Amino acid sequence: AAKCSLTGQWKNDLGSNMTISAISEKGIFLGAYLTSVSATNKTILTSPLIGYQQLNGSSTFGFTVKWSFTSSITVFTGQCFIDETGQPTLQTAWLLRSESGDIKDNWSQTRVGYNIFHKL
Ligand SMILES: CC(=O)N1C(=O)N[C@@H]2[C@H](CCCCC(=O)O)SC[C@@H]21
Repeated sequence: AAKCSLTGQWKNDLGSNMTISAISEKGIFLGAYLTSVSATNKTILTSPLIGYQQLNGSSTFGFTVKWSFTSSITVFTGQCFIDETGQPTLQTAWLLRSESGDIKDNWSQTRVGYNIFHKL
């Protein structure tokens, strides 16, 4: 598939939205993530993200979201594709790490999932 840039506004099927800035010459980007769902009952707020995209013609990336309304962190990794209909698509996998009050609960504090984003 043709490579595609992460810059711009994206949404996923959960209704979450993210905006990604210009990619620096080192492949670094910043952005903001507004999740539509949460594993907590906290009021959801926009959260900052930072990441890298490979620039050598490939479009693999990774980024971290530091949730502003709870003490968890999510890391995303994936690739940007132009799909068969010509639509830019982010195929991602993610890990959501929740903060554990007790090391005995550590085993249950990492959720994993997969998700596809399309350009808004
Ligand atoms: C793309 C995707 O699947 N997700 C999405 O858009 N929102 C949820 C999670 C939101 C976590 C909020 C903070 C918390 O509940 O601790 S990160 C993975 C998942």
